[in-house]
Amino acid sequence: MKPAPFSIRDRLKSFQYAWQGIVRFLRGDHNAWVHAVATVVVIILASVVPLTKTELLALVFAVGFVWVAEMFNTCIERTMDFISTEKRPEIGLIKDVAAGAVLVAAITAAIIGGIVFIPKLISA
Ligand SMILES: Nc1ncnc2c1ncn2[C@@H]1O[C@H](COP(=O)(O)OP(=O)(O)OP(=O)(O)O)[C@@H](O)[C@H]1O
Repeated sequence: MKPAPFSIRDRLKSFQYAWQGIVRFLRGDHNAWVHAVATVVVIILASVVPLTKTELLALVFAVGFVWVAEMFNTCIERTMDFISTEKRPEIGLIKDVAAGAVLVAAITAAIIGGIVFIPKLISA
């Protein structure tokens, strides 16, 4: 199939759909609210504790990493629920692995946050 010609209007529409996806995720996913609280805590700490550019980059990356993991997890959960509402061990496995990925991301972010903030808060 021949790809459609490049169109700025279509690219802007895609951006609009993606933005809509973020808004729908924030409105509809309770885990998003937990991440929002954690993100606000990181922003508050980052604005009161002096940070190097590298530390700031590590924190931004860690926070984004968790949000991306949670959004993909939500997509996988919703896809599974759409495919079948029956209890199936295969679906349970897929959902648990996807949730496990979020946990890995969250633990990684917590370790990064601990490495950056704990020494500074102790010496403050
Ligand atoms: N259709 C299914 N078949 C088998 N096991 C399922 C199914 N749906 C969910 N489970 C399992 O039940 C448990 C809870 O699933 P659920 O989707 O409610 O997770 P949750 O993290 O509590 O959801 P949410 O992110 O919406 O709060 C998980 O172990 C999951 O793997």
